[in-house]
Amino acid sequence: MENQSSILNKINLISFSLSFSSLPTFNLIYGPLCPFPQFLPVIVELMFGNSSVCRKVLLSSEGQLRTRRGRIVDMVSSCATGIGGQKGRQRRATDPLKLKIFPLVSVKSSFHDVPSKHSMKKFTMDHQAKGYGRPNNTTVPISSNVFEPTTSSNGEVEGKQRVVLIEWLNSIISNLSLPTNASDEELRACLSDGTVLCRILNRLRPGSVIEGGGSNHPSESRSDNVKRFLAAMDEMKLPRFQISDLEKGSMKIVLECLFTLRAQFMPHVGGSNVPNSSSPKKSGVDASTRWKLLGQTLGGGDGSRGELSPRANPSVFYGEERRKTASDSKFQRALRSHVMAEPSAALIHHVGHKFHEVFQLKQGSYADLPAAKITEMMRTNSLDNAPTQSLLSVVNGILDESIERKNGEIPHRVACLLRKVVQEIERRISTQAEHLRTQSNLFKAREEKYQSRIRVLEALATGTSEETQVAMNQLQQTKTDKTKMEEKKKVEEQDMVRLTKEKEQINNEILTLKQELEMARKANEESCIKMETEAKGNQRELEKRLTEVMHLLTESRKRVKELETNHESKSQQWNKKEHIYQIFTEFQLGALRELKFSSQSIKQEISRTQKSYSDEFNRLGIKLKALADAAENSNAVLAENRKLHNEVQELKGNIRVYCRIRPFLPGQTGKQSIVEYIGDNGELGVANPSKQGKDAQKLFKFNKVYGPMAAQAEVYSHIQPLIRSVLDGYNVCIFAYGQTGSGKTYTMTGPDGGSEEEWGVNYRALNDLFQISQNRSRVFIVVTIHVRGTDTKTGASLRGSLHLVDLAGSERVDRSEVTGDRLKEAQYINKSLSALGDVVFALAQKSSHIPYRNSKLTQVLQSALGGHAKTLMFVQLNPELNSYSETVSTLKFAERVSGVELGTARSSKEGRDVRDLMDQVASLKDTIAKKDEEIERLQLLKDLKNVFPGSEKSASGSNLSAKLLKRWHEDK
Ligand SMILES: Nc1ncnc2c1ncn2[C@@H]1O[C@H](COP(=O)(O)OP(=O)(O)OP(=O)(O)O)[C@@H](O)[C@H]1O
Repeated sequence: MENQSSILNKINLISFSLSFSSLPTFNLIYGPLCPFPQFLPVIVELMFGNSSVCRKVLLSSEGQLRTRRGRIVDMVSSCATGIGGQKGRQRRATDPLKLKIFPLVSVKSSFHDVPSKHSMKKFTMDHQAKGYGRPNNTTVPISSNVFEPTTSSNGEVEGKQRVVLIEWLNSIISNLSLPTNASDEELRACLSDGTVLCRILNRLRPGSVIEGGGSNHPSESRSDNVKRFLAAMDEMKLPRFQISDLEKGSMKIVLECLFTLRAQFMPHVGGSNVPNSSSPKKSGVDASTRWKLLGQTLGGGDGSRGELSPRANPSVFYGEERRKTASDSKFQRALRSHVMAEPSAALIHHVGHKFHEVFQLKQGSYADLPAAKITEMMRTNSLDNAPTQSLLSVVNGILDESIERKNGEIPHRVACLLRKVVQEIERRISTQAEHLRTQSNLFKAREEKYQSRIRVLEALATGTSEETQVAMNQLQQTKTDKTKMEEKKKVEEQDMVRLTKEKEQINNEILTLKQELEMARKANEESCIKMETEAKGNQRELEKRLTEVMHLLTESRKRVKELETNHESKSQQWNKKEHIYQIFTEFQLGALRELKFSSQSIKQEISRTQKSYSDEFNRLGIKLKALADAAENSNAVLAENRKLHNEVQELKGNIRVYCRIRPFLPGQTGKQSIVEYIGDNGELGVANPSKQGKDAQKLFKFNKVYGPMAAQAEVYSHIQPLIRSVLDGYNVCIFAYGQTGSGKTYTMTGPDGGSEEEWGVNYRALNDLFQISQNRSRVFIVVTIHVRGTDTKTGASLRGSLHLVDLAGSERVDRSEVTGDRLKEAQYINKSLSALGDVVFALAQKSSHIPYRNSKLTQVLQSALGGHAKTLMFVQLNPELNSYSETVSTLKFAERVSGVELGTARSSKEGRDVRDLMDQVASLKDTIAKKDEEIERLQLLKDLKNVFPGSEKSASGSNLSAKLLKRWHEDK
C-alpha cells in the first residue's frame, strides 16, 4: 500500500491548484472505480463564498478523485455554477474558492456515506486554502469513522454499528449483558450514572479515571462520574457529548463518542461498522498516526499544532518509546518486524494489562518471566483480546529465544504459554472461517431473495403500465442493489480468498511452530534420557562407593578390635613394669640416702682443703709479684738489648733487610701458608708441612718482618729515615728481591692505577724528597736516583744517590720453564743475580776482591754495595707451598745479604771519597808534568834562536823547531 503521506501530499497539491484558480481546472485522470484499498477516502468540502458543499470521495494513490455517484469534476463544476446543487446562484469569478479535505479512516463507511456538516465540524481539521499556513482549527480529530448522517440508505449501517458497539461494550465490561438491539432508553439506563463509562475508560486505559467518587448523594456521584469521563475525553482531545445528551433525546452522539473511543483504542476493529470485517492492514497505520501525518502535510510539515500529546496519542508516544528501547529485547525486535508494524499503543492498551506487560518485556527473556505472572496471564482473558499478530510475535519471540539459548530447551511455563497462544490463534482462525461461511450463506440467501423478487416483478410487469413503471423502478432499484451486493460480495470473496491465504499461511506457520516445538520436545526428551542415563551411572557409582565404604567399615571395626586386644596386653605389661619401677625406686632412695651421708663428709673435706689452698695461694701471690717485677725488668733489658743491637748494626753499616710476606691473591683463598710465625723483632718462622722433624721448620731473623696485612704506609714509615738521609748526602739503595709474583713491584711501585694509599716506595720516596726539599728551600738536582746539592752557607757540595732497584725474579731458570728469547733473558737475569750473589758473598767474606764488574747490575750497585752506603733490601716472599724451596733459597740469600758489613755510612758532606781525591791528585800531577815539559821546550827554543839567528826565515816554525832540536842534540 502506498505511503499515506505521499497521498496526502497530493491532496495538498490539488488544494493548491484549486485555490488559485478563479475557475477550477483539473488535470486529473479518471479511471474506473477502483476497489478498496487502493483508494484513500477523504471528504472534500468546497467553499464558495458563504456556501459550501461536502463530498466524500476516494483519492487514489495516483491522485485520482472519485465519488461514488459521479466524478469529482462534476462536484467542482457544480461549485462553479451553484454550490451544493443550489441552481440559479452563479458563482462570481472574483469569489475565492476554498477547499477543505478531511481524511477518513474507514473506507467502507466513508465511501458510502457523506458526513453531516455537524459531524464534520466536530471531527475534521479545517484547512484554509488561502495562504496554506497551519490549520486554523486546533480541534484534533482522532477518527472520522463515526456514525454517519441518518440518511435512509445508512439506516442499516447505523444499526450494525450500534450492534457492534453494544457487543464491544458487553465484551469489555463483564456482567453488562446489554441486548444487541437495545433501545436508546435501555442504553441511557445503562450509561447515565457514568459508572459504566468510567469502567470502559479504565478498561481501555487503566487508571484513567477514578470510579465512584466521594459524594454521598447518588445524583451527585452520577454526574461526577460522567464529568470525570468527559474530562478524560477532553484531555485525550476526543469528541465528547454533553451531559444533557445522556439525560434525554437521542443517544446517537453518546454512541458516536463511544465509537470514537473504541476506534481510538482499538484501531484494528474501530474502523469497521461491520463486526470483524476490518483488518488493521487495510488502513496501514492507526488513525492517530494518520492524523499526525495529515497535520504535518497541511500544517506546513512540522505538524506541531496538530500533533497529539503522548497521552492523547499513545501510538506516537509508544512509537517513540519503542525506538528508544528497541534494542532491549527480542520481543521488541518482533514488534519492529514487518509482521508487527501495525500494533499501536492503543492495541497494547486493548489487550489488557497482563499482555501489555509481555509486550513491554525489557532486558530479559520469556524464560525470566515469573511463573506466577505467566499463570495469571493464562488464567485471565488477556489472550482473548490480544491481536493475532502480537500472539504470533510472542510465539516467534519464544522460539527465537529458545534457538538463541542453543540447547533448544523451553521452560515448562513458557511452553504452556506457547501452547495457549497457539490454541488462541487456532481458535481465531476457525472463528474467522466460520464467520466467512456464515456471511457467504447470508449473501446467497439474499441473492435468492432478490431473484425471487425479480421474478415477482417480472410477473407484475405484465400488469398496467403505471404498475409496470413502478415495478420497473423497483426492478431498477433492485438491480442497482444487486450490483451493489455483487460488488460487495466480490470484495468479500476477495477478502475470503485473502483470509484463506492468510489462514493457510498461519496454518503453515503453526505447522512449522509445531514441528519446532516437537523438535524442542524431542531435544528435551533426549536430554532427559541422557540425564537419566547419567543419573543411573551416578547411582551405580554411588552404590559401588557404598559397598567400598561398607567394606572399609568392616575393616575398621576389625582393626578397632585388634587395637583393643593390643591395648589390653600392653596395659598388663605396663602394670608389671610399674611394679618393677617401684622396687627400683625404693632401692634408689636407699642409695640416695647413703650418697647424702658421704656427700656431707666430702663437703667437710673440701672446706678443709679450700682453706689450705687459700694459704698456698697467698704464698704463691707473693712469689708471683716478685717474678712479675723481675719479668718487667727483663723486658726493659730485652728492649735495651734490641736497641743496642740495632745501634751496633747501624754502626756496622749492615744492609738492612726488611722481609715482607704478600697476602694470598684473590682466588688463592684457602691455601695453606708456610709462614708460621712472625715475631715483633724481625723473627720469621717458616714450616714445610710435607717434611717432618728438624727440617720441617726454620727460623730466620731480619731487621723487620711485615705480615700479609702490612700496609704500604706502614712499610714506608720505616724506610722514610733512609730516604731523608739522602738529602743529607748519604747514598741510599733500596732494592726488592724475591721470586716472581712475590710482591717486589707492589712494594717498590704499588699496584697499577692504585690509589695514593697503595703507592709503593718509589712514589712515596720521591714525593717525600720533593716535599723535604721544598721545606728546606744542597737547590737540588734529581737525576733519576742520584741527588746532588750544595750547602749555600758552607759552599760544600753534597752528592747522594738513591738506588731504587726492582730486581728480576730470583727463581732458577729450570723453574721458570721458559724457552727461546725468554730463556736467554732468564739466563742473563740469572747471571746478573748470581753476580749479585757473588758480590754479596765476597762482601760477607770480606774478600779483598769484590767482583763488581761481573755484571752490569753489580756495577750499577757498586757504590751502594761497596761504599759507605746505606743499603736496604726487601726480601719478598711468596707464601705458597710450591714456592717453598725458592723462598728458602731467597731467605738464605737475604740472610747472607744481611751479614754484609759495608762499614759506617758517610755523607759526602763529611769527606770525599779518598779514591776520588787520589785520582784528582794524580791528574793534577799529570797536568803539572805536562806544563813543565812545555816550559822546558819553550826555553830550549829561545836558546836556539840566540845561537842560530835568522834561521827562523828559512823554515816554518815547527819544522824549524825540529831542525834546531836535532842540531842541538848533535852539538851536545
Ligand atoms: N703486600 C701486598 N698486598 C696486596 N697485594 C700484593 C702484595 N704484594 C704483592 N701483591 C700482589 O701480588 C701480585 C704479584 O705482585 P708483584 O707483581 O708485585 O710481584 P713481583 O715480585 O714484582 O713479580 P715480578 O717478578 O713478576 O715483577 C700482584 O698482583 C700484586 O698486586
